[in-house]
Amino acid sequence: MATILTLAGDGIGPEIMTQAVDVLNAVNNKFELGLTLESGLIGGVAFDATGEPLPEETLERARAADAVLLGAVGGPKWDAIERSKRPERGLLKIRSELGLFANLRVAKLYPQLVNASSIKPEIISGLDLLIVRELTGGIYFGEPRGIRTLENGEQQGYNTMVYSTSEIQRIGKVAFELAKTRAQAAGRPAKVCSIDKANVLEVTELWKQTMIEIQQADYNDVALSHMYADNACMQLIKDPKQFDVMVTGNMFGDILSDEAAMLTGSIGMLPSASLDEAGKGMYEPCHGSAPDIAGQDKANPLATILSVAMMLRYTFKKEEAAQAIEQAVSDVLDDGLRTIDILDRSETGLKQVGCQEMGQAVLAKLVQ
Ligand SMILES: NC(=O)c1ccc[n+]([C@@H]2O[C@H](COP(=O)([O-])OP(=O)(O)OC[C@H]3O[C@@H](n4cnc5c(N)ncnc54)[C@H](O)[C@@H]3O)[C@@H](O)[C@H]2O)c1
Ligand SMILES: CC(C)[C@H](C(=O)O)[C@@H](O)C(=O)O
Ligand SMILES: [Mg+2]
Repeated sequence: MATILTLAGDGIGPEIMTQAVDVLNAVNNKFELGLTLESGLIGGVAFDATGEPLPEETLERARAADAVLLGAVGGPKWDAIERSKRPERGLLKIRSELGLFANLRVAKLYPQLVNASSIKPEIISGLDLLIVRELTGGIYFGEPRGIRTLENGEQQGYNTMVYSTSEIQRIGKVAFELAKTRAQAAGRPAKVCSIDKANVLEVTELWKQTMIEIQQADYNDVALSHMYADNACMQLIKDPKQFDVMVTGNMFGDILSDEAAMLTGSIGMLPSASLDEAGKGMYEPCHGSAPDIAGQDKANPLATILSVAMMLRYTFKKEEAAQAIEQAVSDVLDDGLRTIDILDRSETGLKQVGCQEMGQAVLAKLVQ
């Protein structure tokens, strides 16, 4: 019997998690997956209850679980507390402690949403790209870091961007392997675009060089290209379909994935998987706790529900159940249901719904 630890977190976290858990329970029953669900605390709610954004108990239960499903953490309530206790530090710590170095962020446009994006339909139609973001290294974790006072009394903030060859190699391999799998499924050649700032930053010069070495040694069948991060931001808007798999470091991946989300209509559509070397994972939407809409039943739960599908695919190898969820999402979009973030007001026949109604509609498709 496998166990999933759910960590709803802050802001819209509990609302989207309620819907995702309902969907997970439904597929669990339908496909007789034998999954047991537990819940725990992370983020601001954990800090309020225990004084820590990642209580030791949560970490231990996450280690013991087969997979973790996370909502979102953070919010203005905790912005002024001591840096090491902030909700976001809890998230970084669980990623690091569980060794979740490979973050897969899928930007797939559901055809029903082609007019929900502000980008022209011909530019995004058929879009399906994967950002492979290194998640436990780079500037997010590099030392030294902090805010210090200089001799002249001025303050100075500093962080360090570091990557070692082995860290680059292991994320590179994940990207090349996934590019091959995706190419095989689609019946076309495999390609990876590595994103760096090798023109300016030594750390990404090593990144680029290491990607070239991996490709030459083991992945001659995958076309490797390189792009500077600033150009990649621009190319994602200009011609996103030129990309299949993009591989990049922690910070560039964070930025590029929010940008890519808007090609799919909304950040509320972007799921993610964060995997360790054995394929164990934590699954979460790419968006945050959305304090501006929290508690108003406005959040789009689909990114979290689609993260459940990724969990079934990557950790539990239950492809049929994963596809059933993705189909149910597609079906509710076919029915014209839209949370406000994906509502195109110029389109007729659509129905604006809240978080709960959207989640329950997906559930209804699964159990019918
Ligand atoms: N993985 C995470 O837990 C995570 C990710 C990003 C940000 N955060 C945290 O969340 C807090 C808010 O950050 P932010 O405002 O920069 O980013 P955010 O992603 O929370 O929100 C950005 C915008 O997107 C909207 N949005 C986000 N998710 C949505 C959804 N499911 N449906 C509809 N609209 C949605 C919000 O309403 C807001 O307008 C901060 O504390 C930040 O650190 C957490
Ligand atoms: C909340 C924050 C630590 C996190 C990140 O920067 O990784 C978030 O933006 C994300 O994309 O998951
Ligand atoms: Mg982010």
